[in-house]
Amino acid sequence: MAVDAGSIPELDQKKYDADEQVKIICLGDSAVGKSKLMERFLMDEYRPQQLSTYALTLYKHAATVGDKTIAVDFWDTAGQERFQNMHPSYYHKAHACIMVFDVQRKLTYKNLVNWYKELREYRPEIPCCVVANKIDADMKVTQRSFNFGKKQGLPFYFVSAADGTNVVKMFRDMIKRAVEYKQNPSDFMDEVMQELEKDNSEAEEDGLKAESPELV
Ligand SMILES: Nc1nc2c(ncn2[C@@H]2O[C@H](COP(=O)(O)OP(=O)(O)OP(=O)(O)O)[C@@H](O)[C@H]2O)c(=O)[nH]1
Ligand SMILES: [Mg+2]
Repeated sequence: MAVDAGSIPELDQKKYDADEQVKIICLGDSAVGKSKLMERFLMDEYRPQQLSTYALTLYKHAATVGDKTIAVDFWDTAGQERFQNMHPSYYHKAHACIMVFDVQRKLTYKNLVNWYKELREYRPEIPCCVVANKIDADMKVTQRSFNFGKKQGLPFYFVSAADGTNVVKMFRDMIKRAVEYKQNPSDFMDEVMQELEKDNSEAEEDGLKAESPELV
């Protein structure tokens, strides 16, 4: 379900029942199909009209990974015709990133390098993948190799939001990787945050005040 970024309280309730909550962001130029991919995954629907995302849309989704319920926040923002910096809050606390290009527009592939560079400035370690969208328009592209991301070991998916090819697989893989990352962050700041959260809840259990400022 799509909601405005200013959250609606009852939708947030889900996260309290969930075992884990993760945030997944989507990057890529305008019109590569970021929003259509999310619609395909979340609602199994695809309406071909072109409506560029305005500002930010937040999609809430409950996923099952193993025997756990995971509350997933998908963040979808407007890509731009030309690369422009994204607001830092978009990256803040993200656990995984889906980078999309359009197989019919070479420039959207070339621009991945800019998106990736910015992502790594904010989130050096989160799982990320490269997604080649719109393969329904030209199946032959699936025989070509797209090397961006290989060096960094990023998984690559050929997908189509229009006919659904590989969409569920890609999203499910990324949800799983986001959860794994959250449980074992390799990012130093994330580890610090997690330790602090743990200390706070242990202190609360011990009847200590959570806001106790001492860090031993
Ligand atoms: N043939 C084909 N067209 C697609 C596919 N996915 C998206 N499109 C079309 O591409 C256009 C842009 O799709 P969006 O999902 O709105 O693109 P976006 O990346 O969210 O764009 P911004 O919100 O502007 O950043 C729409 O007209 C879609 O119908 C696909 O898999 N195949
Ligand atoms: Mg969009």
